[in-house]
Amino acid sequence: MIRFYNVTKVYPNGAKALVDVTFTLNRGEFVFVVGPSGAGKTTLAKLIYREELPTRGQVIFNGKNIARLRPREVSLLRRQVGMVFQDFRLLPRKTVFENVALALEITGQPWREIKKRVPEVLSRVGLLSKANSFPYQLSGGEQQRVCLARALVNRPALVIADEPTGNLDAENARELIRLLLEINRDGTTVLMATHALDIVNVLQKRVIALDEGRLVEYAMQESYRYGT
Ligand SMILES: Nc1ncnc2c1ncn2[C@@H]1O[C@H](COP(=O)(O)OP(=O)(O)OP(=O)(O)O)[C@@H](O)[C@H]1O
Repeated sequence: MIRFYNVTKVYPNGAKALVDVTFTLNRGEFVFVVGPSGAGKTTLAKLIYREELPTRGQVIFNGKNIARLRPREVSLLRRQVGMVFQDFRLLPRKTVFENVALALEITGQPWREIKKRVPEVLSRVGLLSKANSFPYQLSGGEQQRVCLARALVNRPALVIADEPTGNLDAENARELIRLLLEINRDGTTVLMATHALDIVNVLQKRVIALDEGRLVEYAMQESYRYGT
């Protein structure tokens, strides 16, 4: 589904975020991206979403070099990718329903489809009863589940979760991971960047480990620790 070929990303200020990174992410996989702060995890996510372009090398999504996509194809790519962020990024003056609905409005879905799909996806993350609440009325765990609902409502082929449990307590983190695993079992590919090595070690999924922008490991590990 996604291939990185010798991808290097240097930001305009000279910061080398990724150096010669090559890997393949297959459809249906659940893969962790780990590495210390500044290792390049967020940059990797941004390159897939085409928020940034590689300085060298190629990012291939479903057989296409994403640097060469036309604007219409970029919208199609983004519709296939759902993003979940550490800081939720919900609109504070919109209700839970409206926050999720917006993702469908942007892709031009008709109102009857929005009316059907938003409650479906809210129910999936256990938040149907909060549809008319505003983000400030929700706990951190609930806000993150709204963010997940927003990522899922366009039925993406891939969900990228960038440090999604970073602001959650242990119980809410477990619930979010449970949901991501469920989504993955239903066929959605999941790429999750995280510092939470305890979660990584329990789940025994493939791990892309970055260190100062370099890919240092791409394997399923018994037990993963930084610096080994
Ligand atoms: N927009 C930018 N402009 C310049 N440098 C950047 C930019 N974004 C990231 N960097 C630099 O690129 C490197 C990788 O950053 P990135 O955010 O990808 O790391 P990360 O692994 O996600 O870190 P964290 O775990 O702290 O979120 C860092 O040295 C960072 O300072």
